[in-house]
Amino acid sequence: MAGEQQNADVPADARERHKHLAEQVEEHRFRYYVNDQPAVSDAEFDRQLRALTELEEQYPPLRTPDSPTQKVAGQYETEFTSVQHVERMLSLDNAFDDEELAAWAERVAKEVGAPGYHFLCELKVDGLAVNLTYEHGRLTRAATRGDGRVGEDITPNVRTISDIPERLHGDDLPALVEIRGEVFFPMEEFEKLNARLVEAGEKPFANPRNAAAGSLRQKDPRVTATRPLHMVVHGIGAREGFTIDCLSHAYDLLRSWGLPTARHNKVVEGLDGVREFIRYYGDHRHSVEHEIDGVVVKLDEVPLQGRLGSTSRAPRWAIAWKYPPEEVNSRLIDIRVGVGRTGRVTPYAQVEPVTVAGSEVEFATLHNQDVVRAKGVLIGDTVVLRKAGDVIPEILGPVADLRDGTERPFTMPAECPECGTPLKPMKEGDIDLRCPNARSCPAQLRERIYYLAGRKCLDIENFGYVAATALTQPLEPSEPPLRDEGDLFDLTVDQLLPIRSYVLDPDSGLPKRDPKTGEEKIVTFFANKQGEAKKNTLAMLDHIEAAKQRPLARVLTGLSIRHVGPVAAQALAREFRSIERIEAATEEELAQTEGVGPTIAASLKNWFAEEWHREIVRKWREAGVRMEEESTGEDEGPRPLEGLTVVVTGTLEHHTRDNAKEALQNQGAKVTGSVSKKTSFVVVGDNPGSKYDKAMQAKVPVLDEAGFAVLLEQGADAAREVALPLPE
Ligand SMILES: NC(=O)c1ccc[n+]([C@@H]2O[C@H](COP(=O)([O-])OP(=O)(O)OC[C@H]3O[C@@H](n4cnc5c(N)ncnc54)[C@H](O)[C@@H]3O)[C@@H](O)[C@H]2O)c1
Ligand SMILES: [Zn+2]
Repeated sequence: MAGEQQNADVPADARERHKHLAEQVEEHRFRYYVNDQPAVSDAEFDRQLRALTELEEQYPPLRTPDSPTQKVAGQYETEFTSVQHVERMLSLDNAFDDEELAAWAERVAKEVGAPGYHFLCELKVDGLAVNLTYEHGRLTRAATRGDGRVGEDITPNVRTISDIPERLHGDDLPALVEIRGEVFFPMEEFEKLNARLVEAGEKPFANPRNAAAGSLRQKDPRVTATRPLHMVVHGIGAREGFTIDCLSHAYDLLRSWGLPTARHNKVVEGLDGVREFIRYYGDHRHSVEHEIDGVVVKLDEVPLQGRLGSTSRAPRWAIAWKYPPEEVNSRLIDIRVGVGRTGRVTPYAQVEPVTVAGSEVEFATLHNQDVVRAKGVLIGDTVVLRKAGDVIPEILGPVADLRDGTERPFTMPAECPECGTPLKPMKEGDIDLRCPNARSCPAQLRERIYYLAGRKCLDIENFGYVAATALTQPLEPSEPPLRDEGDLFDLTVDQLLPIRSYVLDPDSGLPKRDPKTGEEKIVTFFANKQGEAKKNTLAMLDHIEAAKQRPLARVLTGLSIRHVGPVAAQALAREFRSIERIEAATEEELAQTEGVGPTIAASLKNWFAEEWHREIVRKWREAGVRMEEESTGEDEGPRPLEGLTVVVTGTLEHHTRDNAKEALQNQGAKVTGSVSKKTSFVVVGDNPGSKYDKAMQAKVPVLDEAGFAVLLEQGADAAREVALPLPE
């Protein structure tokens, strides 16, 4: 009766909403855990679950034991045999902001009562939870989490994962131990898997997590064996025959048995240490070998964990801090092709605009027609879109289960979308197609001019994408002021004033529209309403004038010669000291230059063979553009790193690889790609890879980023002092 009484207090529309949300959440879970094909992103799922929780907070009678908020995932009928875990496998409560984290820490402090406890910070691995049962050191069973009590028996599949030992090594192995961890699928292998699946006419996976789950939950373990699955251990369940004081110590023990424990865990004393860990991995999220979606903070002392206990779905002694999601689902409206600076024609995806990682995304790169095919996406698909950090958004894969038959494959056009010239590969066997109309394809010219004015080249202020568009393909006048880059330095105010042009979106090359009227925006970019030059226009002309004095390497980079980026241009400028001498050099001479090589040498020769290219150089020279490196060999200033050979590897925080190289070369150091006995220093960033190990073997001094700064500022002797210690 009491229940009915309470139920009556819940308004009908809240009950209705609760029912609807609960059904949705259950359906999403089914798709996620059973089909490995979630229909919505994790962020959207979490939002629905949270809405449900909030509704239940408002109307507690709705929080019945069978509500999705009270359960771990769910138990479903599947093709696998059910197995019971000895100790329950729980989920985790989440903290989405600092307030929630602090509230959790406060509860812990209150329950524990005394100081002297520690927080164990771990990365939250984005994969699939598994439970491994070892009896007397032998793997006897492996299971999925299921509803936390009963999971699916996937023993034969798990036996195919090479990270997971069949037998533990060591003396004193316990009679029984349940090892909990996450199986994951490496991001860099993901594209290859989908390509293989598409090739075989099978459904591709939407993202690496689904690929991990789908690969592990195969009826035929031989299929699982072909998938590059890995595991990270992050917990212990039931155990017999040994006790543990701290979870962090237990991990050391598990590692000594041969289990793949995490490499990034850290024990800290207070909440500030936790915050630091969260901040650090927020910035270095992609330098870890697996995807992470957050940080798990645990009370390290096991007896104290017991004192805090668990709810029906999660331990009270742990909390998951979630990073902002990097994946969202959207609809792939179309696949278009864009034409780049060098004529390369690349397909890109147009999706329904969505917000991800803090910005609105409407376009994602697809590289080339083979990538489109390999990803297995069809126009009209619901797709998983990923935007990681500053990286260009990309499509991971389709949610193939949501197809209704109206989707259609992409075909690469045969002609340039901007000038109609038939596309062709640059050379036999190339995958990338190009528009061969380099000189007058409006798209190529626009992109080249934009690049030329940009940061890497002449760095001309007040000269952005709109200016590049207006100067190369105006609506009026019919003759554009720039037919190629040759006339850039001869532009006059009078030429600019009458120009009317579209405002193109740099990502897509499509005209931007007025949000109110929906019409394509047309601007007189250079003139004000009175038809006089805007202040910015005059400033732009001044900056163009000033740009004539840019160093040779920048001028050279701005010519958009294939393969001649800022680094090659530096090397060429240093070696030849003038455009004239570069043009006059033989292919062999060019190829012998440090940092140039045969590909670049051939490309330079091809470039100078074009009459209209030489014409650009001639016009620029006439306009007074600096075409020589002013200093000569004698007085080029100090080259304090002369004679050193340096290798740069891994990701540096404050330098791109290119500008680290440039900084070293400017001081006379030689920068090479591989470590040998002759290497003077190896500079390592995050994720250095094998070069780091090689450096250690060859006993070459290794510098971290701080050491690198010392090398640049104080020279080799000071840098040797701060090199990282070598192993004995
Ligand atoms: N997109 C969908 O339709 C859909 C449906 C269901 C669930 N999901 C997503 O799946 C997740 C499911 O939630 P959940 O209940 O598994 O909770 P959860 O993923 O938020 O947290 C619990 C899990 O985290 C894992 N984990 C990873 N690293 C860990 C570590 N270092 N220590 C301890 N545990 C670690 C464990 O497997 C544990 O079971 C959520 O991210 C949710 O968004 C998505
Ligand atoms: Zn073209």
